[in-house]
Parts: sequence; structure tokens; C-alpha cells
Amino acid sequence: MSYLTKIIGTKIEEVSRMEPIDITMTEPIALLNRMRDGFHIISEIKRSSPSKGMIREDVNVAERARQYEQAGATMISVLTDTTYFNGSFEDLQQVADVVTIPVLCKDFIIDERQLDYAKHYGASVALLIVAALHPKRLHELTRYARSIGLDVLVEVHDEAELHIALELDDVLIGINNRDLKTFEVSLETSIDLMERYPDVTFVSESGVSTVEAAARLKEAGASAILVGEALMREENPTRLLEELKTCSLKFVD
Ligand SMILES: O=C(O)c1ccccc1NCC(=O)[C@H](O)[C@H](O)COP(=O)(O)O
Repeated sequence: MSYLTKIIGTKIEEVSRMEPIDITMTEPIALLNRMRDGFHIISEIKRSSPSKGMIREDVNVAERARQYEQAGATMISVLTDTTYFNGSFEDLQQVADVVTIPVLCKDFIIDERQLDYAKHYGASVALLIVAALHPKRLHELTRYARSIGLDVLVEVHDEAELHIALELDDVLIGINNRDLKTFEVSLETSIDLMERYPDVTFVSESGVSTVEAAARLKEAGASAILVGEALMREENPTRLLEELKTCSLKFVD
């Protein structure tokens, strides 16, 4: 069984226990337009992960979110899964309460109820993973997310998944460099796809731990990078975040 299948099994159980929750509907924030120009950092609140175990146990989530915003992050990603990442919707709310930039609910979303929770706890963007959903469900969840005011980051791992994502209107596309079967990361996953689809606005996700890696992705056409572990390992993430944002291959040895 692949790890994603295992996670989805857990989500099916969790969703069956989720009570309906109140939401206030808004308009989506036009995320795609915000990402079209420049080079953006999406910085992540990530306590632990299946591939690395515990990364940072005692996190002052609100304080870290403030640091990310002040250092120039365009968006903050919050892992809300508890079983595999030690995250929570409370983390999402703490972040949304203290920042003015958009907040991404990064979870394994398979049901409208999870989108309601994301919205209720303050997200303005939700992640949908192509590999986790039948294309028909992906369309339904994308439409539902947008109808309640959530923008969508659609995650792909290869060209076949990209073709499915390109069928959706008004979504931002993320290429995840982590192979969900082996957990290996390769920046070439993003670089290959970005070079073949130069007109698409892409976020490159996972495995960015150095300024050189960020600069390679920027050079290859990434509009944004999503960085979790490398920032979470920093006691103070400000300097690394600023360096990632202004990275250039010219300044890399
Ligand atoms: O991070 C993992 O080990 C992982 C395993 C299985 C599914 C998803 C996983 N990570 C979620 C993410 O996509 C990352 O948290 C995110 O892209 C940041 O990655 P990184 O900068 O490498 O921490």
C-alpha cells in the first residue's frame, strides 16, 4: 500500500467524525493573479513529517507566522493533519489570526467538510492533490472550494497529473518534488515540467533547503517555492527566508 493510500484511509475515518461547522462565505482572493509576477516564498508551519520524523516540537506558531510575514513570505502554509504531521486546525487559526497574508490549509482533502473546516479556521487557500482524488471529485471539490471563497492550490507529481490540473479553471498549480512512494525529493521533477510548460504559473514544492536550490528553480521558471523543513529547522527563519526570496544564480558559487 502506498503511503498516500494509507493517509487517505485515515482521512476517510476522520471525515466521518467531523461535525458540520459554520462558515462565512467570501470571494476567493485571486491567488493566481498574485503569483503571476515576481518570485514568491510560501513558508510552511511543519512540526514533523512521515519522512523526517520530528522537525521542531515546541513551536510558537503565531510568533513563527509573524516572522515569516515580516521576512517577506507571500503566503503561509499550515499542515493541519494531526496523525502524520502533528498539525491541527488550531494551528491554522493561530496563524490566520496574526497575519495579513493568505494562509494555505495543507492537508489531504477528500471531502467538502474539510474545506468548510479550512474556511472556518481562517484559510484563504486549500490544497487539493491530484493523486488523491478521482478527476471528477477534483472538479467538484475545486468548484465547492471556490464557491465558499477558498482559492485552490492543485498539487501534481508528473505530466499526466498536470494535464488533469490544467483542465481546472483559476487554480494555482504546485509541482511536488517529493515522490510519495519513496519520499525521495528531486528538484528535476519541477524543473522538467516547468521547462516543458513555460506559460504555466507554477509553485515548486518540497526539498528546497538552500539558496542555490531556490535559484535553480527560479531560473527554470518557478513563480514560487513552498518551503517547510529548511525554515522550520532554523531557530530564527528570517535570514534564510530573505535569502531565498532574493536568490539569484549569479550569487551562488
Ligand atoms: O514531508 C513529508 O514527509 C511528506 C510525506 C508524505 C506526504 C506529504 C509530505 N509532505 C507534505 C509537503 O508537501 C511538504 O510539507 C511541503 O511541500 C514542504 O516540503 P519541505 O520543504 O521538503 O519540508
